[in-house]
Amino acid sequence: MNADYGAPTELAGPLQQRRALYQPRLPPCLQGATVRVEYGDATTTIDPIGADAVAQAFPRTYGQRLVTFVAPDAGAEKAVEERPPIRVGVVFSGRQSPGGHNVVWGLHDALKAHNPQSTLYGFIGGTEGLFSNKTLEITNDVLASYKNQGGFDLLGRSIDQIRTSKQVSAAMATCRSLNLDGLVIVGGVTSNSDAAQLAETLVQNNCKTKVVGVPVSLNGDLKNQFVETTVGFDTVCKVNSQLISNVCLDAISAGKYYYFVRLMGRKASHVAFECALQSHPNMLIMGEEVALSKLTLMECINKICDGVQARAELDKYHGVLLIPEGLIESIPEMYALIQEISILHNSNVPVPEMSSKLSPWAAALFQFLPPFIRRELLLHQESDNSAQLSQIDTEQLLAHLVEAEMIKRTKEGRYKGKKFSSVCHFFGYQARGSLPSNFDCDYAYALGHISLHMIAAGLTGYMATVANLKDPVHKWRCAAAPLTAMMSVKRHLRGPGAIPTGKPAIHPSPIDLKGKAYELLRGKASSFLLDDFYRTPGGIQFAGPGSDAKPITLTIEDQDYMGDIEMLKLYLDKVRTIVKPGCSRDTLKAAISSMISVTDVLTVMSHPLNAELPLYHFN
Ligand SMILES: O=P(O)(O)OC[C@H]1O[C@](O)(CO)[C@@H](O)[C@@H]1O
Repeated sequence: MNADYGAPTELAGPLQQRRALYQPRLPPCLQGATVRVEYGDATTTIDPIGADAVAQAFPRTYGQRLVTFVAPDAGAEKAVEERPPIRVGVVFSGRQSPGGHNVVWGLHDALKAHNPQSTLYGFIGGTEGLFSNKTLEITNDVLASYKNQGGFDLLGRSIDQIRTSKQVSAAMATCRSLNLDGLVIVGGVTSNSDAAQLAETLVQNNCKTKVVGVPVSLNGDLKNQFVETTVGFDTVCKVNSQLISNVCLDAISAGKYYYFVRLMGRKASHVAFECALQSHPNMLIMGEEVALSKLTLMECINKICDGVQARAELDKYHGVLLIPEGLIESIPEMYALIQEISILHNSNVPVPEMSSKLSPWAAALFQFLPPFIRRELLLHQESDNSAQLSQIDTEQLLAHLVEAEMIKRTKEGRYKGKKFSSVCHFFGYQARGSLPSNFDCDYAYALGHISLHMIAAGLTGYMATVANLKDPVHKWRCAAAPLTAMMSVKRHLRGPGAIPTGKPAIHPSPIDLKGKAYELLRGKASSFLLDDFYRTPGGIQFAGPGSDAKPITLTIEDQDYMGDIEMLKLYLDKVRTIVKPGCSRDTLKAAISSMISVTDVLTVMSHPLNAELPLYHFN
């Protein structure tokens, strides 16, 4: 145990202290000390073509059954004497994400309710602590100042990897030496892929420790038919949306800068997408769209410049543009360059020699890029072999190239507006350590409970899951899904002839370009570009109206009207600023029709919510 770990409560601010008192809500099935475990169908994988490869790689843990947890029948709960104490370890394997502490808290509470003699060990310093058996016994006192708090500082984190045979053997040795019944691995796609591999290895080596994964990642990219969202995504999107909307109002006030805002989230654009729905910036350059249309870097630049030019025609010289950090890898020629660099890294080519070892076309592209981007592209890679996306200033690259293109258009007489000026931001680490929203507090605490019930039920190689998250907590459905069921195998060709290559893994899910949320955003793209319908969501609400708000992308896919509700609120907010209370319905209608399209007016007028807003009720 490391006595240095623990935040000093006497230094906590008032909100921090109040948040520590928030009691997360639990769905009914988790409110007792035990649950009834119901077994469903055996699973295959979400990737039918890769199923054989997954089955071969996971001979002992592939094909396990789905499991749901329900409240035990009245009087059917086992007495505490019949529930032997359990020994569990928990490790923060992935990157910090708001709500992570509540997984540990929920696990602790469920463990002690199961049998007060049970023990929970936290591994200090993440996976490094797991490998070197460095633990902190988690007690109520230890948890006190971390309940509902951001960060992962209760235990810390290190490399998000339990993969090499040395790492796996070290983890197994720790499980054996602590005589663990269960090991809970907290993280995103990479950590949960590693959890599956560790579970398989432990079974093959007759190690009794059950391995359970918990979906915690700000990226929101661990999403599939079993997992609706990850812990931390909601909070991070809310914090970033507030910052973006502040920047939007700053932009429109001075009318002189374009703000280029890059957002964390790795390869998939979920964070940027959700933030766009919450704050309505002028442009969002989504990696998934760029990859689908195979847009080159210069095509992306021209698209932005066309937007700048269209706004200049309306005498607007400001704007806000969102860029997911993974965009750089979605641009085909940049992806190919990054792949070449990755091969050089894997072949241990020293960094200073790399540029001379690139293929001729990659070398030409590399030389075209500004020096700061060249340096960033060569940084050592992440544990999944991708570039260090958080360290690549893509927003600065785009701003730099857009400026050059606008100067060129001016010289050629194609642009006659004022000079283009930009300011760049990276909203990443600022949001990652935020106090978690009520949703993330509740979700993480529930997942902690589920993890304990999974271990008690002897499940290994599973992920704790909750379904119906868009509904109130009392309607949440608690379950466990085999990690192998979420795996797929990368392949080179598309279609039936595709040959799976590479190791099975849980891969990040991209934005669904056929989904309702995307359809809504696309439908509003030209209005967002030109009309400056900025939306101000404000800071995270912890009490009162708004404190139960969920991510728009989580709720929208299930509610036909959600997009309209969002748009209606936006229009009404805007109208409120220009129409005096008590004005006639005709004035109100005229104001609205001057601001939005006829279709939008019809949508607004026919919307059921219209009847619920008496002040602005019009027909
Ligand atoms: O803390 P680090 O190692 O800089 O990690 C940054 C990465 O972690 C994440 O925040 C979460 O996966 C990514 O969005 C980002 O690229």
